[in-house]
Amino acid sequence: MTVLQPIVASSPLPQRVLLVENSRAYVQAVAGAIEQKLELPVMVASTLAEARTLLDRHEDWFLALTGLVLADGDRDAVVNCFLERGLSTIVVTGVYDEDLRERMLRRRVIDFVLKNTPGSLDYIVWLVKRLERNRRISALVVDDSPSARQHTAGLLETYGYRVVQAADGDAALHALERDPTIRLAMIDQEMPGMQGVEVTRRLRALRARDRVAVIGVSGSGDADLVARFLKSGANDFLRKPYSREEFFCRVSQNVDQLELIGSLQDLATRDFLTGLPNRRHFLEQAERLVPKLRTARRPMAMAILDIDHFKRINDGWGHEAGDHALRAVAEALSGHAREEDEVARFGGEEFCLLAPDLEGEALDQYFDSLRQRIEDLAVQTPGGELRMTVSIGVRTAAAGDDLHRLLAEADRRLYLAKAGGRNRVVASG
Ligand SMILES: Nc1nc2c(ncn2[C@@H]2O[C@H](COP(=O)(O)OP(=O)(O)OP(=O)(O)O)[C@@H](O)[C@H]2O)c(=O)[nH]1
Repeated sequence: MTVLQPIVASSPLPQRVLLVENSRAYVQAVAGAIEQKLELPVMVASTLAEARTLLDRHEDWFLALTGLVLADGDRDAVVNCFLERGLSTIVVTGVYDEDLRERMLRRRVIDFVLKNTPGSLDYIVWLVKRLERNRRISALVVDDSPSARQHTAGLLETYGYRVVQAADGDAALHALERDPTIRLAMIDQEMPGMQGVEVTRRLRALRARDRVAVIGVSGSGDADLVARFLKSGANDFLRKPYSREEFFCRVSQNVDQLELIGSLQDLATRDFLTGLPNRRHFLEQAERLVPKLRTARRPMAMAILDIDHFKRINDGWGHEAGDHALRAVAEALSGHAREEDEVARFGGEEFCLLAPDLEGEALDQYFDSLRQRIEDLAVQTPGGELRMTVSIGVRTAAAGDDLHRLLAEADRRLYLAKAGGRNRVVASG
């Protein structure tokens, strides 16, 4: 099955946000925005003592957002309380003091946000969302200098990224081939052997711009270097020495853009209601897959599956319950499909499945157990438990079958399954 899902970490990541703030109005605004827009649980403390109690009571902490002036502590004492526990910390304060701000940022506080400035609430929500997502992204740091590499890696880790380090171009390309979760590469130019521009060029041959963002890095004064990086496929460039804030802005902007491309691709290839690949995407994949399987002389089956009397479900249970039913069928279909299958919502209440390497009894069993799986579904709706059946038409590819014929024949057999009484699979005739 085509993998369109974002990469998901194997164990659940901590989600809980601690908001330490004594202004009730501000608590409401920030906690409300984080809970509603990001769906992260927020716990609120107005003193350091309360914050400590909460931290001791729960384990799954992701982030602390804290003011600097509390009844039982201020400034460094507040920040220490969270940093000492290794908790990612953002300072949100009305106190503007440049020295304090610099000191906090040096201490690995993620950011120092001035509250009550225009756009600060939106910025906080964006920042928390970025940090939350960063935890599922691996960043590759390529630099031959261990200290420079460690410095960049440390910054990326502060912002939540998982970091993979490489001391030269070959190791970088090798790491990229092995690890599909790498979505960002920071590549230094000055390295013995393969230089950064060349690493970038070769990396692009392995991963397109919609998969990995590349940021070239150099301390050289060479005026042409930026253009050489960009022409070789880099998305951006950072000149050393850079400030921590510039680093974070450029990295975040590039990762944001990558995600935007991903969501646009999703919109174009995925069915909005069920999350399954849509008809267009299915046809594009099948156009490639069918001739490939035929050349390899591998058997393949095309199935079209249609929910029985779906109009009655809509009319009797309401359109929303109908949507629930469609999602449940989509889930059952995805759960049933094997890695090598292609599935899609073809439109309306019709789904499609292209399954290689199935013949004879195995094929009959495969589709009948899918039919049964859907018959066994009990969809919970506000109006009660909804049950349904499907009819399935299956065409096993014969010599000379192209995609068009496979679909037409599967559709004809679907019609036979409906005419024969529904809730059945027709794979011949
Ligand atoms: N809830 C919901 N209904 C949809 C959606 N897309 C199409 N439909 C409905 O699906 C129904 C399809 O009904 P028909 O094609 O007449 O067939 P049927 O009732 O499924 O009956 P048979 O296929 O003959 O068993 C129509 O009522 C459409 O409005 C959708 O996204 N959500």
